[in-house]
Amino acid sequence: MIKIAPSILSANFANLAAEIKDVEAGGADYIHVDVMDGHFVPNLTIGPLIVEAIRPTTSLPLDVHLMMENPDQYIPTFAKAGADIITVHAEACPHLHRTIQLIKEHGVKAGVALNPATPIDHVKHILEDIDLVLLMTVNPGFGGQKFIKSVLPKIEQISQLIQIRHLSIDVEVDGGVNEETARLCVEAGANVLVAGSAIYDKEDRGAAIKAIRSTL
Ligand SMILES: O=C(CO)[C@@H](O)[C@H](O)COP(=O)(O)O
Ligand SMILES: [Fe+2]
Repeated sequence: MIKIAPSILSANFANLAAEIKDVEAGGADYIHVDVMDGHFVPNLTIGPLIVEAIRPTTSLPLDVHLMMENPDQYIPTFAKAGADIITVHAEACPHLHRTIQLIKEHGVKAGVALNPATPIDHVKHILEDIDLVLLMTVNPGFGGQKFIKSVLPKIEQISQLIQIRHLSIDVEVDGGVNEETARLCVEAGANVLVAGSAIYDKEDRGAAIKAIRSTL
């Protein structure tokens, strides 16, 4: 089963509750929430107060993608705010194993994200401890960027490793995923597709989700 996770980064922030309900009715599986700190990435977006505010608007899991330095400082707050999955960047975590344990201590699923230029070696030794690997298919920081095709072999590598070790870990891809690129990701082994502009820039979000699914 392929899951689709619309990223609310491309939603209308003045109308978030309705924007979330719209994709939930349209067949979304997760709500992807992009947290950016202006340091790890050159953009500032959502904090825990917004996560707390949107929590009651949907029954879908909140998939919180932390693009921030020192995430340990905020993991308890995001967990209390209602995150179901918290994903941290390997590049921002000098003590990645400790950070993962911290996420799990709060009863939240733990994910690790890798930038396009970061090799899968950075997660190889902690695969047994996590629930999700997120492979960035753009450089993090903004919605609406072009899919970086050279990440596809990394999706294949991590999916093979997960299979060989008989693990059940989600392989999520994020950035530039649309009707043209979704299939390439799934063929390489991804099973969770984040899509921001490909869904929220369309008037009919349900049709946009269906259009992506129809290509798979
Ligand atoms: O994490 C990020 C960007 O850093 C994403 O989740 C974007 O929000 C995806 O947007 P599109 O590339 O699908 O427009
Ligand atoms: Fe994201």
